[in-house]
Amino acid sequence: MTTSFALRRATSKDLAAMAEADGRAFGVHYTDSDLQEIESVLDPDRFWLAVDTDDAIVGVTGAFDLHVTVPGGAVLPMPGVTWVSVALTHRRRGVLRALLTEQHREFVEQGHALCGLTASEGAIYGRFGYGPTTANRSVEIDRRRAVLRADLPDTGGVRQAGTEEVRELAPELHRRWAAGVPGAVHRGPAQWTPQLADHEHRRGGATALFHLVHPDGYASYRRLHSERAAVVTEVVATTAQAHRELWRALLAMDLVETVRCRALALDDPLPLLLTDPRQVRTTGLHDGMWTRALDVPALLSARRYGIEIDAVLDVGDPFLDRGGRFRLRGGPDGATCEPTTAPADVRVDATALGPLVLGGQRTRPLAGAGLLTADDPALLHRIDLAFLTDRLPVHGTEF
Ligand SMILES: CC(=O)SCCNC(=O)CCNC(=O)[C@H](O)C(C)(C)COP(=O)(O)OP(=O)(O)OC[C@H]1O[C@@H](n2cnc3c(N)ncnc32)[C@H](O)[C@@H]1OP(=O)(O)O
Repeated sequence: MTTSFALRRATSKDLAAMAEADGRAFGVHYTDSDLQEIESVLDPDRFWLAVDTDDAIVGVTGAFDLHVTVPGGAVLPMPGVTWVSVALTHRRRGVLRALLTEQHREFVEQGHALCGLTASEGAIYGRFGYGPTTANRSVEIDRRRAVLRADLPDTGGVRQAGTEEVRELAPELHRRWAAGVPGAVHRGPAQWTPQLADHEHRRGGATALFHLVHPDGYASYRRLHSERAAVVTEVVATTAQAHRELWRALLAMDLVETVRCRALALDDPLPLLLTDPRQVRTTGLHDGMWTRALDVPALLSARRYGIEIDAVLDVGDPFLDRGGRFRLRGGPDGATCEPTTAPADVRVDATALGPLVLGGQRTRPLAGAGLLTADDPALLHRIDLAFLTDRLPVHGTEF
């Protein structure tokens, strides 16, 4: 079946209809106050619409103006693709592909090195060159049996704080945290507003947020009385001490049997703080942020590398045709990357490049999946060591 639709940029007049389209796709009825918030955080200039012959919306894609930290500490602008939906009546007729083609053409024109998204389903975005880059696990902790090791000094410094105080303190703490974490998405007003608005329909039957603050971090949680549980929504700590003391406080909640957290990094030290690491029980694993390279030389030269590396990468990018051969010369102090006609040492699929650059995938699984190949195993090992990061990337903010 052919369907005619046209693409156009959104305007502020489209916001209510866009919200309706989004609500239908995700099963949400937005209230008037939701709409007011949407108007305050969405920039319609960054949205593309597919419209039918009556100018009714049949597809939407947008982008937040985000920034992300890459290994070594550089912070790059990163469009965060969001609000993607196509009307039930127009699915599987190429509307999404047309919208993403236009949107990504514009990202390239704007000179971005990479873009990112958090995906509703895992099968959608690989074909557009995105690969899963950060991962989280859901954990459940039997609070009464989770005891911090006796040799860890209780250095205190944690106190409870109300939302208004957290509104003041958290952005600076989050900035400090994001500066040191690969993959961290820096929050602007468009991310803080919904975060602290704490809408009832996003609480899953639990209370509004409670907060703990420390000079070097903060944590937020809810109580779910029906299950005698506490649900930790985030722990942001810029030092090991803040991380430990925030968790000490979170695990001190009498009347709570279970502490849950949906977004624990896979290398979070929490289990190792406990006398019994097994008390941090994994109940789910999820991909977090997906990324794709838009400008390979700009992206590869922005990060630092664990060891000196000199290699020619051949990047395959059927969706955007931003691939080709590039010579990377990098090390702990900096890197250059330029197009070259020299023969390739390594072939990399576009879906592997974003995850590799941000430290979210190592070469062995990528090679095992046929997404990265090198004729010389010793070079593959050097590439692994060069791209390895001292901690796994964490995006930290859904968008
Ligand atoms: C970043 C975010 O916002 S994530 C949110 C994504 N949105 C949703 O999940 C809302 C509900 N779903 C939808 O609105 C739609 O199904 C969409 C947006 C996912 C897909 O829109 P469509 O217009 O149907 O996609 P389109 O026809 O352009 O398909 C492009 C390709 O993706 C494939 N595809 C599309 N959706 C899916 C899916 N959910 N699962 C697997 N493959 C998919 C199509 O088969 C097609 O493959 P091809 O290129 O090999 O032919």
